Amino acid sequence: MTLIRTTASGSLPVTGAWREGNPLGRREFFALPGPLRLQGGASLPGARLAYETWGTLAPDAGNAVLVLHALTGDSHVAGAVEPGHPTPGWWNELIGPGKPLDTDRWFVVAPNALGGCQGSTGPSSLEPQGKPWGSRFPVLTLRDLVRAEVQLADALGVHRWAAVIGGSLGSLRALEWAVDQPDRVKSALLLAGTAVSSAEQIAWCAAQVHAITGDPAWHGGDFYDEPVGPNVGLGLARRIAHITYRSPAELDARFGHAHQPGEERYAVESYLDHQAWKLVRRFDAGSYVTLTKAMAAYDVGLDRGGVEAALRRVTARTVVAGVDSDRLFPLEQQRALAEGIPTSGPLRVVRSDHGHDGFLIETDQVGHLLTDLLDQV
Ligand SMILES: CC(=O)SCCNC(=O)CCNC(=O)[C@H](O)C(C)(C)COP(=O)(O)OP(=O)(O)OC[C@H]1O[C@@H](n2cnc3c(N)ncnc32)[C@H](O)[C@@H]1OP(=O)(O)O
Ligand SMILES: N[C@@H](CCO)C(=O)O
Repeated sequence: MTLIRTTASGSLPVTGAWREGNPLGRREFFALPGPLRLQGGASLPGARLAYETWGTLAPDAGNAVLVLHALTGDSHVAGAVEPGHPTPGWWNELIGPGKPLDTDRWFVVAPNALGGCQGSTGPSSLEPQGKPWGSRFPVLTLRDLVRAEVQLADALGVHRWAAVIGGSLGSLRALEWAVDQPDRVKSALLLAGTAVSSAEQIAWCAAQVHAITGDPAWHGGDFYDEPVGPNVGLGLARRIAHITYRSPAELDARFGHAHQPGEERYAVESYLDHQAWKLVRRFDAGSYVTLTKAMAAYDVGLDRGGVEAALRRVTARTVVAGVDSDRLFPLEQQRALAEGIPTSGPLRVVRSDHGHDGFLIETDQVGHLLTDLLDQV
């Protein structure tokens, strides 16, 4: 892929070109048996999902747990950085033998979202004629992502998940599972999510999408055969997003008004540059746009008689939780979920200074939520 190394003086193109979803690493692939009919009316042929599993599926398939990642996450919930996996497991502390999601007991499945770039079919993938999908990749909704995961569950022999668990975008997908497939979800953990994207969330998403599509290197989405991809735009999108992932108080406490030592940049600016550079190295701009638009468009009540009616369809025992300093997915959104889902307990609150990313960072507290959920399954 083409890399951008961000420095005090600007952005320097490095080498290479983004290529189809990574085939390496500890992951397996499920090829959908036929074209996926999409909510928008189009269909997606030749799609596949990359996924990872931990533990052993019980003979009655009753111990299967589905874990769903956030916007730029992937199937690598647990494990080290290794060839094919550019980031360590994003819930390393939570999944494994003796951990809250104990893989001696549970069979854990984590798919890379359809539309993503870590093994599942997305805009950077090759379409049946062998060219990158690029601008021809269809619009996806979160319902489409879940319908692909339903086919994966069928292929794995999992009729009913003991639990479906997700944070952020993963929470929206978990909710979609619980509403769309109520008979197939016994319990659910909805962490730092919402039933419907707010105007502000749509606005954040729109700004990020414009940052990418406004980059001249975007080429209308057909940049995969170009020497340089829209990395400046993707980096800008990540900077915007990352501000929303952390709390103002945390940023102030960590960086204040200080400059990065020896540089003209502010320390917080340097931090954002670093986060941008890290994402640009490992993520496809086309997937970022596809998944960000799907998140912005999310409304669980669409075609279901509204949000209240949709939430009433949930039969899974549900734990809804949020992070108290989250300004991107504020607690009011999770409170509305907890109040609207008939089988939910009261809202659980994760205490954190870190904002939205608290769902990734506060693993002790999230571990308690998982234990509470799974102890009663
Ligand atoms: C579900 C998923 O999304 S999984 C995908 C994995 N998640 C992500 O990649 C999301 C992006 N990353 C993050 O949001 C965060 O890094 C988390 C949530 C994973 C971890 O949060 P924290 O441990 O609090 O890390 P933090 O946000 O402080 O970032 C630390 C990095 O910033 C760097 N940094 C800190 N201050 C500065 C500074 N002034 N200038 C430049 N870099 C800085 C650190 O060196 C460190 O770099 P490294 O990650 O390359 O080692
Ligand atoms: N840090 C998370 C936040 C979005 O929920 C991500 O990049 O996916």
